[in-house]
Amino acid sequence: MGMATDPTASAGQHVVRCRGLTKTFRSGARETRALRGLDLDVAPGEWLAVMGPSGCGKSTLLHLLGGLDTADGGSVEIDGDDLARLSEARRAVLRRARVGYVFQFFNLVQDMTVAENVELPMLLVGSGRPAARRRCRELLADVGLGELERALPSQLSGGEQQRVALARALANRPGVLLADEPTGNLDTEAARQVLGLLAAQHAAGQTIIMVTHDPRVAAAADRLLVMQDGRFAEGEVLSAESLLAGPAAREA
Ligand SMILES: Nc1ncnc2c1ncn2[C@@H]1O[C@H](COP(=O)(O)OP(=O)(O)OP(=O)(O)O)[C@@H](O)[C@H]1O
Repeated sequence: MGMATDPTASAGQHVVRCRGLTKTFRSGARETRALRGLDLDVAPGEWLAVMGPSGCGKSTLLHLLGGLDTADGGSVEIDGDDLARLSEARRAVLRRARVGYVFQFFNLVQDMTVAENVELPMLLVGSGRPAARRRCRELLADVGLGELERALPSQLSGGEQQRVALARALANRPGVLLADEPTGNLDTEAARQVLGLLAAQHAAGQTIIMVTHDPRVAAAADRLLVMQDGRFAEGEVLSAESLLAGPAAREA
């Protein structure tokens, strides 16, 4: 399988579109240019993997796409809406309903049950309790955790917690699912299960942007982009096979 590596390669309409995105963090005299004019297009239904060295700006990018932080310059559009032009109220709706977020360390609410965690984003956007209950049951069945809906997160394994986090992220049927190293804190078997669930979502048409350090995880995606110094590296053609073979084989 060959992978296109042009960050703006997809034609037609886009679920996500970034142009000239910049973000600089300042603490005292220290300045970190986390994003330096990044361009990106993601087509509906696409599964994009993002790799790159530690500190190259991967998490910062996902935070901006998810409305968890704001850019200094450039633009982010989700389904054609420029995030910088949204009111704070509409940005809150975007965070809660139009994007879904899965984090490396799950970030479940510890004193809420599994079901309460999954229902929360639906109740926050005004779904009625019966509808939230129904959808929660469906989502937990999809991730294979129907039996655990009354458990607390601390009673679950890491893999189970990440499956709950995935159900929660999908609750409001987001246009794009953002996953920041979703398998980074899991053992091999749990990682395989989470990757299988992402693949099932992809097969059902879900757009996914996934940051990972694991080439085997990246190889499951449709397209891989490599980030370097706050931008996508262009012109580097990577296939799934060469990715799995490692850097030495790629140079040969
Ligand atoms: N809130 C912040 N305040 C100051 N600097 C920050 C902040 N968030 C990120 N940075 C810096 O911005 C740069 C990009 O960070 P980011 O977390 O996006 O990288 P990353 O590619 O996700 O790294 P990793 O693979 O280690 O998670 C880093 O140098 C980081 O130290």
